[in-house]
Amino acid sequence: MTEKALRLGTRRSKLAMAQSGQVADAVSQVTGRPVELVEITTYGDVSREHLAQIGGTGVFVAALREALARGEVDFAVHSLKDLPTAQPDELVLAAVPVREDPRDVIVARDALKLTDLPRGARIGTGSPRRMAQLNAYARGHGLDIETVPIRGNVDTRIGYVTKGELDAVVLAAAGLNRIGRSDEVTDFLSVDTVLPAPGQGALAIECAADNAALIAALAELDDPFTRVAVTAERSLLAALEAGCSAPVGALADLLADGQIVKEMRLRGVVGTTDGSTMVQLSTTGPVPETHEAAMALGRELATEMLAQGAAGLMGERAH
Ligand SMILES: NCc1[nH]cc(CCC(=O)O)c1CC(=O)O
Repeated sequence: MTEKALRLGTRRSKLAMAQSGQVADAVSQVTGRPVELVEITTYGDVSREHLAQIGGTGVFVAALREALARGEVDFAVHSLKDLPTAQPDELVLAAVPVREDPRDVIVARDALKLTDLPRGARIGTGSPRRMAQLNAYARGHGLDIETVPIRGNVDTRIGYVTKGELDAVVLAAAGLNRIGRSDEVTDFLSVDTVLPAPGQGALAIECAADNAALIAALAELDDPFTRVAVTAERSLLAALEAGCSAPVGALADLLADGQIVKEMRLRGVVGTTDGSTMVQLSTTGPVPETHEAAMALGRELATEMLAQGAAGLMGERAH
């Protein structure tokens, strides 16, 4: 007798289908059950408005969560950076698998790197976080670039470059990796240049809080360090009271001495989209051993950033 398939709710985009397919295989392995993909269209997929204008937070996620809450699917896969920081009581993040490359990258014409771009080069990104940090970097390094607001899926965004409408676009390395297009990257941006979005490169597997059997099975796919790192990053974001379209970057990483993990560093940045004013801070300490300790680390860094004026830099929209 074959066991009943688990239903995985997913967005339809190429990226969502790729990452859901990868998670489906992993879940099938740990549960011994087949996994069936259930495609759900979200507001973020159909709206032509700029993401920052329609409010940002959660547009990609709401429809998936509704399908979960109604019991139409057993679990859902999200890009963690698209997930609002508020966790509904009836749902849990059952697993946060090992994070992929968290960096942002550039896909530019003629294999150009960021620092090779000619004067007046136009770089497309719909993300105030990327705009702010690229413009700040340009100011500090004598680069003359213009950030141009765009949105759309990966194909659309790379299309601006291949059609010659823009010199470069900014994308997440993880997304390109997952759809097998990392060979189109022309420059991997150091996280010292552009700090990624909180949770970037990580996935979240979410299911109903009362589904104890599935929660226990999915726990096998959880990576405790990725979990603690993204918890701290998202706590910082929440404490800054900023959504996923706010100009906030955050990254927690491990500082190791050889093989021995010593400490965790949490970095955060917020700035105006023109890059003229930035608040960038970091804190380093023992790797948090509990969810609450990871949350506290994010809150503490946020408090310091707010004391340096972070709140005043976040009111803006993409343009
Ligand atoms: N905002 C869209 C989005 N959400 C997740 C990813 C892929 C990377 C990831 O999983 O963090 C992307 C594309 C991008 O930013 O280039």
